[in-house]
Amino acid sequence: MVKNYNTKKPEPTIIFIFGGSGDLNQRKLTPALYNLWMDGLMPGQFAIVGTGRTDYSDEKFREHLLNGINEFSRRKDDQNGSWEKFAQSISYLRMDVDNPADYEGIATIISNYETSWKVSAHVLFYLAVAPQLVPEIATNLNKLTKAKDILRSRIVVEKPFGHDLKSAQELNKLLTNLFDEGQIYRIDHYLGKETVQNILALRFANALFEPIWNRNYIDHVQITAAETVGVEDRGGYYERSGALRDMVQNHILQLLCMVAMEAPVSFEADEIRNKKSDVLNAIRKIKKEEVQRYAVRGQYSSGWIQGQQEKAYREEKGVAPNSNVDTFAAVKFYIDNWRWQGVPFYVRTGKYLTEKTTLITIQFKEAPKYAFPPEATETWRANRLTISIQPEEDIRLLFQAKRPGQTMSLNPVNMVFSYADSYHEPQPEAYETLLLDALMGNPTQFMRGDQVEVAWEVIEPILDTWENRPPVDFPNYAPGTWGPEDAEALIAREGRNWITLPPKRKGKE
Ligand SMILES: NC(=O)C1=CN([C@@H]2O[C@H](COP(=O)(O)OP(=O)(O)OC[C@H]3O[C@@H](n4cnc5c(N)ncnc54)[C@H](OP(=O)(O)O)[C@@H]3O)[C@@H](O)[C@H]2O)C=CC1
Ligand SMILES: O=C1O[C@H](COP(=O)(O)O)[C@@H](O)[C@H](O)[C@H]1O
Repeated sequence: MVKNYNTKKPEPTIIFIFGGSGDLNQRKLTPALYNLWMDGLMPGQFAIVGTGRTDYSDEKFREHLLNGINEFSRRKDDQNGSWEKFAQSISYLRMDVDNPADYEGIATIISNYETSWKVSAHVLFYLAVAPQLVPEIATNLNKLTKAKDILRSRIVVEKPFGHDLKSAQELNKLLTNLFDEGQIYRIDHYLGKETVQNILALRFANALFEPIWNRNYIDHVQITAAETVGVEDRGGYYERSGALRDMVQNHILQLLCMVAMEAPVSFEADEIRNKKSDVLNAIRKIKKEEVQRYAVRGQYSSGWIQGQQEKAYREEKGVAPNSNVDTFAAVKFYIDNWRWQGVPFYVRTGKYLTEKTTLITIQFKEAPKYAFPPEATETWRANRLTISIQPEEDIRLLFQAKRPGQTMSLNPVNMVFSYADSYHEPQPEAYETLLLDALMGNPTQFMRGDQVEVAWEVIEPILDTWENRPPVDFPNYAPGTWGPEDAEALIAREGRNWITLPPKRKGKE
């Protein structure tokens, strides 16, 4: 569906946030809703109800959320009464999701708002809870919506969607038995990032790139999603996850789809999702015996990063002292289709790496004949398009240029599109975009059930192999580095190297 929300507002909606007392709501969801409201994009009539077992009064709950606004939101409390006005629509429902009787409270709240608004409201259930709670909540919500004739409901399910292929299939089966696929919004917040959405504009609103966007001109593609933080206080969660599950199965494979998909014929949700599914289905399944050649895992030791001494992963709270969980993963994928045959896609992600950066690099092939004298060039590394997703937000085309002067001296230069230079209006955060989509009933940038399952299929051979063959060398990288040496070897043995920083920050290449 084409997005044009300039003139249209979402219908009156009651938003229930399961996990209302949790970190995600304080850090991302309420700030996103607040910013949508400040931008005049929330429904004319809306209510936000946080749920949890914590004993909050409405007042205390609002205070807790205001702290989140002041710490994490792009807009802080303006001290002009905006927050107070917005917060009038926020309340808290204390409930245990495992207790069916507690769901009655939801029905009462809906009925009260509908009576007061004199409309039949849409209801958005946002499940910001651990994945093991999702089946219980979904089952109870289904009973509730049927019993109380709540017709217009949508359910947003946070990641991780399942723990492996089998559990994702089971969860999909359960959810699609309880709700129509059109009501289910499986969120991947990377898809809400402006710079990610812009990949479609770059590729399909310009005729310039498409003719060379294929195996004839592209040598390889790289995707790096590096973080400078460790697992923070999420050791318990991470022990069941690891970098491959936490980042590759979802965010990185979605980025790969944006780079590799065929041109959609429309922006209808299913058209975009079909094109992405085609990519996921074409990714070569790595055989278990090949995993060592295609994938590298790492785990951080103790060490120094950004002037701070940090614990090893195995010393983090909630982590087993002999844990074999990966905090770094690098994989080489191939996409076996007409466009991408033979082009490697190298991806990597990790905690406590040298810098926070998410970068996509399209490395084009070298010029077929280089007639310039060897002394003319400092480096051959040009012919490159770099899409910086975050924190830099730009697109750079690196190409060879002649340095002014009487000698033929070449060096790579950049043609740059920078968001900050081109646009001065503030950018919405990913969760703002996706929450607005969910309120408007637009699932385009959410994952369909089949996509999630194929993504699990893609990584499962690696997961299985890693789980069955414990690493001998963990921990194998220090904080502040780019991960284990084997990750360098994965790409270096093919005569390539990881591209780290956009040249702007490094100076001239
Ligand atoms: N935090 C983040 O930055 C991100 C989180 N996510 C995902 O979002 C989800 C939530 O994460 P996060 O907010 O960090 O987790 P938290 O542990 O901070 O919050 C968990 C929430 O679940 C509630 N909860 C747990 N058990 C029950 C129960 N029996 N009945 C009612 N409520 C219950 C807790 O409420 P209470 O304690 O009051 O009972 C709390 O509000 C996870 O799936 C996570 O993977 C995804 C991306 C980023
Ligand atoms: O989903 C997750 O993403 C974050 C990284 O998100 P970003 O928007 O800051 O790049 C990651 O830290 C976390 O482990 C993972 O669960």
